Amino acid sequence: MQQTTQYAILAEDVDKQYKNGVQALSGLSLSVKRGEIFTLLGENGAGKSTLIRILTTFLRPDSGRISVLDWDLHRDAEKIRARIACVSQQTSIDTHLSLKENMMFQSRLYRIPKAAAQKRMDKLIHAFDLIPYLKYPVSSYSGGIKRRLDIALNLMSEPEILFLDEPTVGMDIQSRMAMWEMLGKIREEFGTTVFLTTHYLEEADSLSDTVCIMKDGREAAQGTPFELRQYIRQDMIRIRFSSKAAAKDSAAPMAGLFPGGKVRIQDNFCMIFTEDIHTDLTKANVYLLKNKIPFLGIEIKQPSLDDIFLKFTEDTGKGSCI
Ligand SMILES: Nc1ncnc2c1ncn2[C@@H]1O[C@H](COP(=O)(O)OP(=O)(O)OP(=O)(O)O)[C@@H](O)[C@H]1O
Repeated sequence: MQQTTQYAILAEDVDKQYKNGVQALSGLSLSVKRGEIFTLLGENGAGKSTLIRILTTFLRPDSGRISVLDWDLHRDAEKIRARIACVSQQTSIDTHLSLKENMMFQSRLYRIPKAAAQKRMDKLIHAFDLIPYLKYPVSSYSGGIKRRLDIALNLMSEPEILFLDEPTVGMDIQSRMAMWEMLGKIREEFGTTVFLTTHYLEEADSLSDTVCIMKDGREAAQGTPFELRQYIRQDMIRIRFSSKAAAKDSAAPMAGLFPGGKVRIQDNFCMIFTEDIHTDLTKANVYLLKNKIPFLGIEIKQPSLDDIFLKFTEDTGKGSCI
């Protein structure tokens, strides 16, 4: 008998090398709890899509242990496939069919009895605010509404895990916010585990129960957004300059001044990560005033997920899991 654990996904020491020799995954480990929103963050080429393709059974890893919904990925790929859904960049919508026809067509693919499919469809249309669009042809929908419909289609089969590869890429802010609300509803109202990749850090921060930061084919850090902030246990001194060039000019001597800290430039700010905020704040102030460096302001700042992401992805070497 199948034993049920709290984990929707467990991956341990996963490697994947493509035929051209690119090592896309290199000793990756992560765990996703049932019913949570799990976000994979990483720069281009970090291996996010490769991992999604492996977890959704389209690609075989070279080595490592993976279980999805407590099934072994190698042995039970078909069972896993029947219980998950994956929303890719290309929608699976047929623009010749109406919104409801699209949904009922999907239900026939999964052999869902008509009455149950109708009930499920009504619930999804209602939950995802698709009612106003019923009267319009699907071909006239905006990209954001098409994406919303596509997710609803994928939920017709009641998957236990929904994978989304960059669900908000290219969307305007309003559509993105509607999508965030939708992903929250998928967790709250449908109890589905959501596994998504994104480039948007504020999205990961506001939406996720767990964030995994990926770098060079492995996890650099994993935890709740709060834990990730705690993990670096560092505050930041942020100095504002009139321009990025002015910030850059001041950064080199600053780096020498704070050998234990990390100095970096973001727009017209010079940021200093520090473990001794008060000593270093005084030191920075004295340095700026003594050397008559024109700056517009200096403040202590809690690092955002954005800052943490940059810190983890800039650092080299083996990362850590919280
Ligand atoms: N089919 C393939 N054949 C060969 N190399 C590949 C293939 N797919 C991806 N790669 C390479 O594997 C590495 C990881 O790619 P992957 O697409 O998984 O990263 P990603 O984090 O999803 O990046 P992005 O955000 O740009 O999609 C990259 O160096 C990429 O060029």
